[in-house]
Amino acid sequence: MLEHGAALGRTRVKFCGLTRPEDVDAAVAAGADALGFVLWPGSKRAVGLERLAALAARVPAFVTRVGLFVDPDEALVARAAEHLDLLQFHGEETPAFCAAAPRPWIKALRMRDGLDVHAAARDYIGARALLLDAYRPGVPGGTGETFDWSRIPACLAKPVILAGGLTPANVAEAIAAVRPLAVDVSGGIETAPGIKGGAEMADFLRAVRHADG
Ligand SMILES: O=C(O)c1ccccc1N[C@@H]1O[C@H](COP(=O)(O)O)[C@@H](O)[C@H]1O
Repeated sequence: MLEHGAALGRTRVKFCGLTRPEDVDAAVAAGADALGFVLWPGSKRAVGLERLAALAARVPAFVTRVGLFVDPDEALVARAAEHLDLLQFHGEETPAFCAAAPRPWIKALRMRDGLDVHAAARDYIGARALLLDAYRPGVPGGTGETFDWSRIPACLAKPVILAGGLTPANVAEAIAAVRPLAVDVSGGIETAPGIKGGAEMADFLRAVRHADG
């Protein structure tokens, strides 16, 4: 069994790719710890700055507002950060770019063959956690695909946020295998691209709580 943050007590849950006010409200009511907003225009879940501001304003204290970026320019990060608590860099951002970010940040790593996760943990020294996601060539994330969780090193210098193809049906198994700080899900709680399902979000959280025991 791996230990990647589970010592904190319970597995945190991030729902990502919210685009509608009613989904934000439902996610908060269901008990999500963090809500993700995609600032990458190439995503079917993308929100612009105006919508980000409106959605983020609905989020109460103690629920973390996370902005997801893929190789953004600094100006976008700076403007979006006004509405965010945490930044998620999901592209090929360099350690220096991330280190200059105006908010605490996490770095997503896509688990392609040969990736040295230990080296990444050293390189992205300022990251509050590493988010580990499936790798599909040409797609920066949100693939709905899992990866081989046994490839995650047993001892890592950073807490792990597990992502990639998680669903209410497989998240308990994932938590038992990896013991991550948090799990992150987008497609697995949707009824259509960018549309979150209330029942799916509740099912996901129930499965996580069950896994935590
Ligand atoms: O959701 C997107 O469209 C997206 C686009 C570009 C980079 C990352 C994206 N989503 C993130 O990908 C992982 C896994 O998503 P899924 O659960 O497999 O659908 C997650 O962190 C999403 O936030």
